[in-house]
Amino acid sequence: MTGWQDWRERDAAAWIAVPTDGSDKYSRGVLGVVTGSDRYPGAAVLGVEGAARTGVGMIRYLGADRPADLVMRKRPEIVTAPGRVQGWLIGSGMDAASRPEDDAQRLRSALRDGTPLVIDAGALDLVGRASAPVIVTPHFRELATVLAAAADDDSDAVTADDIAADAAGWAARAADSLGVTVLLKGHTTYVAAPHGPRYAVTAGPAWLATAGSGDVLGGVLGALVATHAREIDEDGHDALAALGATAAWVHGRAGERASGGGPIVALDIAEALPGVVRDLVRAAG
Ligand SMILES: NC(=O)C1=CN([C@@H]2O[C@H](COP(=O)(O)OP(=O)(O)OC[C@H]3O[C@@H](n4cnc5c(N)ncnc54)[C@H](OP(=O)(O)O)[C@@H]3O)[C@@H](O)[C@H]2O)[C@@H](O)CC1
Ligand SMILES: Nc1ncnc2c1ncn2[C@@H]1O[C@H](COP(=O)(O)OP(=O)(O)O)[C@@H](O)[C@H]1O
Repeated sequence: MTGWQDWRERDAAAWIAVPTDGSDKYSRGVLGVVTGSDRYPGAAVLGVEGAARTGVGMIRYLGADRPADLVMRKRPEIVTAPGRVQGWLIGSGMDAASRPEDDAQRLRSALRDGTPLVIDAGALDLVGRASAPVIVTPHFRELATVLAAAADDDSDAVTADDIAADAAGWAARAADSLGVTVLLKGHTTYVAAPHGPRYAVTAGPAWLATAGSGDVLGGVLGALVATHAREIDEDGHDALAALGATAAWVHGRAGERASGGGPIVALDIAEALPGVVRDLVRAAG
């Protein structure tokens, strides 16, 4: 496998935004979140928790009522009033095949906002509709679905098994053909910018293969994107790829820290995030 750089602690340490004496919640960065549904309300809680524990000035949760209630019960710090944001996380815990009109409207607003987006799970069908740079976070089946939708005809279709057999290659091909940065999840997570950098991240134990783990990763990445608006503005997909690799590294290490060799649930990963970020800040200092 050539052209792939292993993403390590020192690389990740350069992509943590540390607040200064002059910071306030807005200057640190605000993340807008449209995730969760009646069917999967927990994904909204997990993504918000991942973002909050990674560090961000504020989170505006702007999804449906049921997930919003659960998000607020878990974390009263979250704001449900609309307003300006520096990045979006959309799609975790949503289902493109059964999207209520209210959700379609919420997603359209985010896509037209002009700020960078993390697009996950049930919003991946909207990948071509964004007015700002996008990073997508599919697993193998989700990437197969996205590529099938973009293919000219059925003979071009790629299956999840094809992707599993050559995850690095498909991450790179998808980034180049879709024009978005692709973070393809797995034991090794591959992050590819369109015709740009390629990073491989192997940072966490297989215990991370648990329901909701990817929803937490979406939150980690959302927080990193919202706190690096200037870098994304200047370097576009190069910055998004570095942020994606950092998110996968931080998520993997949080899984390792939470696990200690035993089983974990997704919220354990979120709860281990501040310690991982603290160690990275120390490593950078
Ligand atoms: N707490 C929450 O709110 C959580 C919410 N989540 C949210 O859920 C949404 C859907 O995401 P996903 O990745 O689970 O769905 P998807 O890509 O459609 O895959 C379905 C495929 O799996 C297969 N399959 C199913 N059961 C199987 C079995 N027992 N053994 C083997 N295979 C089995 C099934 O195969 P089939 O049964 O059809 O043969 C089909 O191919 C997404 O929005 C995500 O964010 C999750 O993050 C979890 C926590
Ligand atoms: N075998 C594994 N080893 C390490 N990490 C894994 C493994 N399998 C999955 N993961 C990680 O766990 C997360 C699973 O995400 P995802 O498939 O979206 O699950 P969910 O939809 O339940 O949240 C990803 O971050 C992925 O990289």
